[in-house]
Amino acid sequence: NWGYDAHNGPEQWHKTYPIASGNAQSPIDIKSNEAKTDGSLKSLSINYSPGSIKSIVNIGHSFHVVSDDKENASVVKGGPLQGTYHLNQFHFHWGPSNDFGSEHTVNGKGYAAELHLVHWNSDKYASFAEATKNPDGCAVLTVFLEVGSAHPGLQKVVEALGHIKTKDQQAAFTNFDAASLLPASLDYWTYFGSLTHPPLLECVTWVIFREPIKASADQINKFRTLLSGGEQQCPIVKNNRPPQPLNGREVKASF
Ligand SMILES: NS(=O)(=O)c1ccc(-n2ccn(-c3ccc(F)cc3F)c2=O)cc1
Ligand SMILES: [Zn+2]
Repeated sequence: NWGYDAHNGPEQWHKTYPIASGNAQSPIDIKSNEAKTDGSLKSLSINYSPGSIKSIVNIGHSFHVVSDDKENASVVKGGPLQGTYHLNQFHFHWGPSNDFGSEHTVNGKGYAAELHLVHWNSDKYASFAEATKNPDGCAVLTVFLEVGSAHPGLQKVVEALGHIKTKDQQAAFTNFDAASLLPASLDYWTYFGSLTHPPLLECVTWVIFREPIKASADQINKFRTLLSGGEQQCPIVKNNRPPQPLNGREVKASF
């Protein structure tokens, strides 16, 4: 099965998922001076309801905080998006050390980790699965994490990791305000791309906030205490795909 090691990592994925060599793959390196400021980009409207956050699960190469988008939904609209996108889950990407663990980079600079808030267009599509088959199906809001003072909101997520040490373990995780993980400024870059690991579908409008949030080294180190396998029990030391070719895609800036 695919992973992030030399034998099953990003360089091998194209053998099983040919779209890995597609022309709209993610992540990318954002060259800020080539991003075009687009005055027509609306501001983002993010409405997260703590009541929609339900559980946290170890998925083997990462962990997901799962949102149940039935009743009091957590939604994003505006910005580059047409329609309302519901929060499906959020997760992080990290590396073996805190000096580089993000997926997207900015002018070649990597961050310690990267938060992905994954949404799908439930106005147009009946399920997340169906949404992933369409270019306007998904939207991922992305926040960079840099090492600094501990993040109070993140601390609740970090403490929950103790209950999901091994693959497929899940625990209740409720009443969490995902908005607490957003930076003060909502200035963002946006471009069209893909899921950053298999099935790598090209269905994502990426929204990447320019301002990182700060987390302590300890908090980020706790990500690496998660174990990836049933029997082999090795820690999840990295789960970040390197930047992919832009292939002429335009990156727009809201600022
Ligand atoms: N890192 S990321 O770009 O935010 C990202 C990467 C991969 C996924 N992902 C993995 C499996 N799926 C998935 C799950 C159910 C389904 F029906 C279709 C999918 F693509 C998915 O959306 C979701 C998000
Ligand atoms: Zn991700």
